[in-house]
Amino acid sequence: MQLKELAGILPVEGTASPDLEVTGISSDSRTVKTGVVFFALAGSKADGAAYAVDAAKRGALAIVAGKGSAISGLSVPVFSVDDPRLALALSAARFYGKQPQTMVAVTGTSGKTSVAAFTRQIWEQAGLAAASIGTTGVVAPGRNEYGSLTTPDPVALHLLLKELADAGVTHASMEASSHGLDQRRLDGVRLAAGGFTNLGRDHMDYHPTVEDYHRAKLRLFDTLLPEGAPAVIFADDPWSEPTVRAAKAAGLDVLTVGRHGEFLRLKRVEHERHRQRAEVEVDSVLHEIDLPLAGDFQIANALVSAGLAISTGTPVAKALMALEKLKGAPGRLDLVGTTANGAPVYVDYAHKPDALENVLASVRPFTTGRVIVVFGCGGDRDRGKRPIMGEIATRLADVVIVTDDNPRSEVPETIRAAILAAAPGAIEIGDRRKAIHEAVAMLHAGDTLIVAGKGHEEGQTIGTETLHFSDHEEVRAALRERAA
Ligand SMILES: CC(=O)N[C@H]1[C@@H](OP(=O)(O)OP(=O)(O)OC[C@H]2O[C@@H](n3ccc(=O)[nH]c3=O)[C@H](O)[C@@H]2O)O[C@H](CO)[C@@H](O)[C@@H]1O[C@H](C)C(=O)N[C@@H](C)C(=O)N[C@H](CCC(=O)O)C(=O)O
Ligand SMILES: Nc1ncnc2c1ncn2[C@@H]1O[C@H](COP(=O)(O)OP(=O)(O)OP(=O)(O)O)[C@@H](O)[C@H]1O
Ligand SMILES: N[C@H](CCC[C@H](N)C(=O)O)C(=O)O
Ligand SMILES: [Mg+2]
Repeated sequence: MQLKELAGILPVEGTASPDLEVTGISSDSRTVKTGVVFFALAGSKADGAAYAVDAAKRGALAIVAGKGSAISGLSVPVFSVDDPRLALALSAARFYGKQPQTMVAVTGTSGKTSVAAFTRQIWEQAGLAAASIGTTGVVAPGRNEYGSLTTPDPVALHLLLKELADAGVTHASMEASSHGLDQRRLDGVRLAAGGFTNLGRDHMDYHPTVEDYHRAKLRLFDTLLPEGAPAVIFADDPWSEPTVRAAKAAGLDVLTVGRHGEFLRLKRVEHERHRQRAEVEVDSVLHEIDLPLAGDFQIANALVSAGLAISTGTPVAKALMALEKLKGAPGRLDLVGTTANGAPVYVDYAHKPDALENVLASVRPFTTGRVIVVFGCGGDRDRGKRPIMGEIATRLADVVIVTDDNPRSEVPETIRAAILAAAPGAIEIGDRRKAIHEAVAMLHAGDTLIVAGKGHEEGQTIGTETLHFSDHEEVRAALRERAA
């Protein structure tokens, strides 16, 4: 691509050499090579402008920076723009060019990974070449890769979308995190539809208020989706109403799902331990669905997913039938094993208050004995959620074991103490392995154990080191040990 092809995004008009070949797009000077356009972003830790000289030395073709940034004295052109992150996302989209034809994005505090995975599965069952992109990585035909961010940065994202499109993927679902939306990571994606699950407390270390957090999520509806596009909104959340209002104001085709839903109306649910039967009304026709997943919240996720698939062209009957074969996303109320006396052990990714509340409430009706929970909180993340989660665990579980999650740079004892302050009677076992083993050893017939917080994760970050750690592996080892 030539530099002049970035016209409309960058003020390239009047550039000395508009025909120069752009070989790449980057916001990290360390990856710049000859011909790359470098975007200097003001970040949370560093200011990219400080690396402009470095980028130029490495062969950058041009530098893009925010208006008023103090970059001067470079021999390469410097373009000033109002919003460098937006310019980065649009440039990456134009540079890589191709995207799967039908792309949908889902936002919300909880359920994004599940909805992205379910939507892909519905499409797969409808015979389409489909992919999903999110916290657990990328899943596509012949591809299953672990990822690090929920919403990848725009350069990685558009390279990925091009690869998927080149490989014949026509449908892709992706998670839109509030960081991703706020940082314009999705602005270059051609979205056909958007989904909303719910809103609760999260990322209060990044967003000053919950309203600010909601506003970031609303960018999906009021800025990114084209007018008239379907917005599939879960109707039974306290934040459903303001989300519906914003989507309507943006001229979207609002489709609500859930008990209060008008598009897919949930009429009745019958829960069993590992599955649930739901009656869903669509266009005055009642459909019986046998959902092979545990947890009330999975019905919400399944309905949002079906709504996204239906609104982008999958026939209603096909989409609803596909729900009967859904597989849960890894580490989401994932039944890892059962003790000889029949007590189930689940691994779940609940690492925020609402998720923990939902997951503990979901298993209660099927637990004749005690609900036991093992959990902690990650370091270098929202500190305010720690006592809230301590209170929830104490209220909803019979035995609470407070352990370490990913302490990162924080002192693990301090994190545990903040949870324990609101969890009288809880047992403290810092070593996560030991905590899991002791919890499994405690299980009597009728009990249920939930190991929460890390879900699919395969490492534990202590300080700057990430050591291999898997809740799944530890649960299996503890179950074997108990059986021996
Ligand atoms: C707080 C945050 O979101 N940070 C993201 C942000 O980084 P930043 O812009 O703040 O980076 P910075 O370190 O301050 O550096 C500023 C700029 O200088 C550049 N730089 C820096 C050093 C150098 O030598 N040369 C250079 O050019 C950097 O590349 C960057 O462009 O933009 C980067 C590129 O898109 C992201 O990789 C990075 O995510 C970090 C790794 C992160 O941990 N993010 C988490 C919090 C996150 O985004 N999570 C969400 C939600 C998770 C969920 O709940 O589901 C997600 O979508 O994953
Ligand atoms: N619709 C929902 N409502 C409430 N809680 C949910 C819902 N869906 C999932 N959860 C809970 O949240 C956890 C994370 O689910 P999931 O990974 O699908 O959400 P997410 O939005 O992608 O989360 P993250 O932002 O952490 O990636 C689950 O393990 C479960 O405990
Ligand atoms: N995407 C989230 C995941 C948190 C998972 C939890 N295990 C923790 O480490 O806090 C984050 O990075 O904040
Ligand atoms: Mg996720």
